[in-house]
Amino acid sequence: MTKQQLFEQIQKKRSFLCVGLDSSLDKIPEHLLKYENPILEFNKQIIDATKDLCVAYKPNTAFYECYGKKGWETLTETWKYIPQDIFSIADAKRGDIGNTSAMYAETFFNEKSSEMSFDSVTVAPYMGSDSVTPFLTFKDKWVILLALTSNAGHADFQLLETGADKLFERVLKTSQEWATDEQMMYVVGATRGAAFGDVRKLAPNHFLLVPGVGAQGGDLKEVCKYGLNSQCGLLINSSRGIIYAGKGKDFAEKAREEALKLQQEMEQILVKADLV
Ligand SMILES: O=C(O)c1cc(=O)[nH]c(=O)n1[C@@H]1O[C@H](COP(=O)(O)O)[C@@H](O)[C@H]1O
Repeated sequence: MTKQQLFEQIQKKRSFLCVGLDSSLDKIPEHLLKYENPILEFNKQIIDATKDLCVAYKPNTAFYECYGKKGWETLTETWKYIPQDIFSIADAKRGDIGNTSAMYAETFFNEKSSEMSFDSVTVAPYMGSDSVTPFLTFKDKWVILLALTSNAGHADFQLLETGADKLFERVLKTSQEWATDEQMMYVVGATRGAAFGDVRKLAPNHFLLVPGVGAQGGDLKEVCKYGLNSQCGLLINSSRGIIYAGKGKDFAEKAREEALKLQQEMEQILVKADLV
């Protein structure tokens, strides 16, 4: 999917919501356990209930890989179930020496070999250019590079002074030599609200994937105050806050209610910013 196509979806749906499919057997409603593949059934019902309210889905691969062969099959079938016009994110946080990254890119982007072709994959920048560039050889596919993450541990490395700037700022600057804003997005945690101004100074036109709204307590309004750009430029992710909003048979309706609340907030923000 291109940047323009993503923006068009945002305008059409009046939403920049990404629903995180961090689905695990110990958290999904009990009545689903009778299905042959309970997590797939859960994901399908969540997707059916939210697909008109969001523009992206983000399965975090850890929640699938932990179930071995069956988990990988669930990830593949979940990708197949995500409607084509919704941006799909393999949240795999990969990155390795070049030839290994090339195989990771095949895994998530080459449908012929892996039966999956996500629009994007999350990548850690720590190993540098050759660990990231193999993901950029696929047309209309995206790298979502970790910049300033939502977790407490972000301060251990990302805020270190490198001389002229902090490490996450160096990531934002240097990685722009590898790809344009048509192929690269950045992860900036919603819990880092105050830093969005600094991020936008360095990456004014990039889309930012923003996790941390909902269960981690990030503030949507604060993020949008500094994070919004002329093509919206934000994908706001909520995983647990949406998918586990209900614990019973009405879990999909409850998920929809939570997604709707966020979508309505986003609509107001888009209208106010004159983007729809
Ligand atoms: O790359 C990510 O998606 C990510 C980066 C980050 O800085 N913080 C973060 O929480 N995430 C992911 O975003 C999701 C957040 O889930 P909830 O806290 O349940 O909404 C999880 O899949 C995390 O792995």
